[in-house]
Amino acid sequence: MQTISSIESLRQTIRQFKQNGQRVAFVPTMGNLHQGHLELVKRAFSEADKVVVSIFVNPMQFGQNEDLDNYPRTLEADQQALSALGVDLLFTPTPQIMYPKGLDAQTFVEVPAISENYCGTSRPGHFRGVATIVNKLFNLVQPDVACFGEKDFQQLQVIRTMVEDLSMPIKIIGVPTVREKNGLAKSSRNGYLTEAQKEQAGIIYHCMQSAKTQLLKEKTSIQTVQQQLANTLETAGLRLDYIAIADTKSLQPATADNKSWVILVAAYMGNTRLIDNLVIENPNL
Ligand SMILES: Nc1ncnc2c1ncn2[C@@H]1O[C@H](COP(=O)(O)OP(=O)(O)OP(=O)(O)O)[C@@H](O)[C@H]1O
Ligand SMILES: CC(C)(CO)[C@@H](O)C(=O)[O-]
Ligand code: BAL
Repeated sequence: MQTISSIESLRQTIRQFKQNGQRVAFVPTMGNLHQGHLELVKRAFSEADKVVVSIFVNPMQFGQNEDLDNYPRTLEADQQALSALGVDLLFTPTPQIMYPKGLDAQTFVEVPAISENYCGTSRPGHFRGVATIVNKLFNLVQPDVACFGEKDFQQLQVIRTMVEDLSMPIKIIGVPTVREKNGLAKSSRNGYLTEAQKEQAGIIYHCMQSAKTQLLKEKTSIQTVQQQLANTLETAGLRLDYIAIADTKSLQPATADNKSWVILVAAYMGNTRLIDNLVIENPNL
């Protein structure tokens, strides 16, 4: 596996792939790789001839009081894991390479409506940072296909919307969330949790499943289910950021005529902010 940091070398290698008529699949990440990331890579291989992964802890998507400096950086282990899977090219730019003029002088991409609520409200500017860096990476890698995790559900919809609105010739694939045995969604930030907190945090998934059962079998109203979910999580020691049940496409509040809904949860376990979601097909449509 080739590891490249410069834009010039990246472009050169991508040109070679394209000249050979090879399809390129791309998996953007922030590193500290776990099984969730590796599933994205495996899916990428099923879609293309060459797989490119990027590792870049993108300063533009972090708020001022967030964990940019402490974000786990484990390049050597990441390289080993990607190389073992047969990844063709790993792109590891520095902030200076991606933002030579600094963040303030940078043109940005905004995907307003879908970015508005949930993580967009709690993390102002976050999705602008995500859309801008993913746009830049897409311009550099020119993938035919790109894989993103469903764990970051709103992010996935932001990217889908950007690709559609800006007519980018890229197929976006959402990959199901990989979980720990107790249901906790795998995430690099789980490394901030103690073993006891990890055990406790499994409740998020189990509560979302109960909420799904209530909605489908017991026909409890969306509002009541949402309230009960909030109460249970708070009783279990989580501090809620938001809980919502929304239309999967628009992310607007769920209504009876949506084809499918998504339960969206963001909650703090100690100082660690966890997000998760569960999609529910509307049985009446
Ligand atoms: N458990 C998971 N299952 C499937 N995909 C995942 C999982 N966790 C992360 N991903 C996906 O991997 C890609 C890179 O995510 P990122 O590097 O931010 O990892 P992360 O574990 O989500 O980290 P963080 O804790 O910072 O949110 C994203 O598309 C993300 O949705
Ligand atoms: C898509 C992404 C790599 C952009 O920095 C990041 O938001 C992530 O890892 O989910
Ligand atoms: N996985 C989403 C990246 C972030 O939280 O900044």
